[in-house]
Amino acid sequence: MGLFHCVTCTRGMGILPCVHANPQHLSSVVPSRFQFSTNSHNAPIEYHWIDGAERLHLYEPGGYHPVMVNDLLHNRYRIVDKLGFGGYATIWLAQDERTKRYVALKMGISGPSAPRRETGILKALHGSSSVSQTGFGVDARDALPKVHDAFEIRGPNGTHACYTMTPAQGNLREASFSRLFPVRVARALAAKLVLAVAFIHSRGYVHGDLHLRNVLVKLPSTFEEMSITQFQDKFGEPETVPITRVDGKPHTTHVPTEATLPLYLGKKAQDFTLADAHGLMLSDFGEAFSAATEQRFGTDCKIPLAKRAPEALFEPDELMSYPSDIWSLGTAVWEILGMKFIFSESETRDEIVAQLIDVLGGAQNFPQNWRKLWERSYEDSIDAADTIPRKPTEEREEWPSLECAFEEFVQKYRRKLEVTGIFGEEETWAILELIRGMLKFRPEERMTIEEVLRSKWMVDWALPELE
Ligand SMILES: Nc1ncnc2c1ncn2[C@@H]1O[C@H](COP(=O)(O)OP(=O)(O)OP(=O)(O)O)[C@@H](O)[C@H]1O
Repeated sequence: MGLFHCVTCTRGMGILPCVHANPQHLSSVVPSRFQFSTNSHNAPIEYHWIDGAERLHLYEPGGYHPVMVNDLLHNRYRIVDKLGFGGYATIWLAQDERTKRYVALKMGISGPSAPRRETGILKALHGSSSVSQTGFGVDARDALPKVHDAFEIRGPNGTHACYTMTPAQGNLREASFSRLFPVRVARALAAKLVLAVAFIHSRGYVHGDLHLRNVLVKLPSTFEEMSITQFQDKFGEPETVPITRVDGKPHTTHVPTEATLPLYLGKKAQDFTLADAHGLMLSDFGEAFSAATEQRFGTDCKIPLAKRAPEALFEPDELMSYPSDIWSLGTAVWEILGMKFIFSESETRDEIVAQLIDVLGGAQNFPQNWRKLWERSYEDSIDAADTIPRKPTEEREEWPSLECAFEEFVQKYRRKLEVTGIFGEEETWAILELIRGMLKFRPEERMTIEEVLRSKWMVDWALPELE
């Protein structure tokens, strides 16, 4: 029996992600202005669905650039395979024909897309003065992607901002699919992620999109030594699927003839080592902003709902700042420890708010004005489908408390899979204390990143794993 005897759990939580051949970030990937590609008569073009590929209707003016394996971009980068995609970009593994080194090439949708902003922010962060201000003897800048080259590509869908960076193994969410990181690795990953965020905050930036799909792990240096043939012997040929139109008509130039499915270069969570954790890299600065000079409102927040700070839901017209990162970081740390979501991704807004209240003991802590908004009647909310959901707290099943969830959904699985190890009693209390501090409903009551760094769990368990 573990630390906590759960008598109140009425249902499971921490639903596993849906199974895709190549699971990608699907919940927030589609900018709302995209529906379908259009032909010359402006009728939508539909394509047959390809599991694991990006949304093909985004191959239209204003959207993705059509890229295929073997293409040579910018007279320099030979496309080897695909690494991933989001709503704003496709990411490719390419070989730099000048240096013979591998790079990850991020190519934005056309127009004012994320890569253009990202390169500016990343350069500012890397350019800032010599030592990390986070202390702990770690230069946290190495946990941020370094921009090697930035350029534009013009194509049938417009002009696309691109940049190259070091390729990584893939994101932590993919690594974790139904697996667990060994205890020491989980501590080190959490510590390195906190240090990366501390560095960004110390330089005046909010990341704005913290979740495990944006947390990558560097590849070992031996990767660089492989030729493309050796690479394909080890990881296989690129997996491509012909793209076909539902109406059977031929392709336009806006869309590639084949979709390339993303390749996961990484290992399974249980095979991660402390060296992997040292190589953690926080990526995707497309939503990042300077807290002092830029305004970002709750309504602008694009982070998946289950990771989104509650003020963005309940006070969408208020400015977001560092505390919203702390909330998302709290959910990410939880996920690293147990590889389960603390708040389930597959639920409605309504149900997610119910979870926040139950898991965090909202009866006392949930702000009264938010509760009023949340519990308003169905009639009141029907015209405001996209604002705060309706639903009274009574007459619903309750989600388990934080302590109970940790026992049921983190420790229990760790005990089952003995190889990964479990967290001891004292450490568990320290973890829960930290998570509670990071997940305070009110942003002004939430821990700052300095307080997170000084918390008992960070000082006694997590940071020492990085030494
Ligand atoms: N340097 C890299 N090395 C390996 N894979 C990468 C790299 N950068 C990104 N990826 C992969 O591509 C995916 C999408 O990248 P990214 O989040 O930067 O795209 P995006 O369009 O900005 O996403 P979003 O829709 O979340 O804004 C990541 O989750 C990761 O799996």
